[in-house]
Amino acid sequence: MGRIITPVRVKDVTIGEGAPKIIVSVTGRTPDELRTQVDALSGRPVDIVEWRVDFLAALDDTPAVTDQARTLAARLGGRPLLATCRTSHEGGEATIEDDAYADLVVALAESGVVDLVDVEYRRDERAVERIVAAAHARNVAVVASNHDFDGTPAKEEIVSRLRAMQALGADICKIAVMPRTPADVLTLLDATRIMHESHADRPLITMSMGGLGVISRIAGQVFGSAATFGMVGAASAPGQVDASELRAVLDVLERSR
Ligand SMILES: O=C1C[C@@](O)(C(=O)O)C[C@@H](O)[C@@H]1O
Repeated sequence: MGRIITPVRVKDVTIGEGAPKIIVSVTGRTPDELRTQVDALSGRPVDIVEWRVDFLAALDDTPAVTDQARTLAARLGGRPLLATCRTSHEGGEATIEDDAYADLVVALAESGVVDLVDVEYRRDERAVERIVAAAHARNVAVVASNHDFDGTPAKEEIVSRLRAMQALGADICKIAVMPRTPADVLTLLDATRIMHESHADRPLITMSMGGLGVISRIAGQVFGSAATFGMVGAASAPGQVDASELRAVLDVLERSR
């Protein structure tokens, strides 16, 4: 059950239709590390590659960042590229003012080689609006995001954050929260179900992080999550499962639906 979802198509991948998509992050701090990580994805079940731009040493050199995006995109063998600058407010490496954050994400959206950009919807409202407008002007999909590494908010709060992302014009709404108890994992899953069944008209990506939350990464599609973050080598968040193992479990669940 669920409302009509407008799927998001990036290159050959349609998010929000069919089996959940696997996103794997690359987190290299140098061009060499990034190249090694991207090459390790070859032949692995990875639908979309997330570049965690915040791990890069020199974030203030925008042309160098967009050059790196170009180099990466060329090595992905046609897979879509999601560019994410995760700030320290949400568990990332980047300590960056909201204006500089918007400048960087807009430059990535306008680079012509990025298919999706992540936007932390709680950054300054004008910065967020600027990113959404620039991305959409270039046909780049916007993944609005929110992270809670300290705990799991109430169900109503999770739904309200996802609805706020939708209202901002995101194409995909994503939330990652940290469980302390099994009940917290159920809270995230039920919030996903409620959002999917009653409010969402676009794809959601939700996860409960850490070891307790792994069930949400492999079974999220049952409740309305359209994609899941897996890993090849290094994880970019606690609880990520190896992409090949993830694909096998996702396929079992998908076949039985
Ligand atoms: O937003 C997310 C989800 C994530 O935090 C996870 O829990 O898998 C991993 C991040 O790299 C990504 O940007």
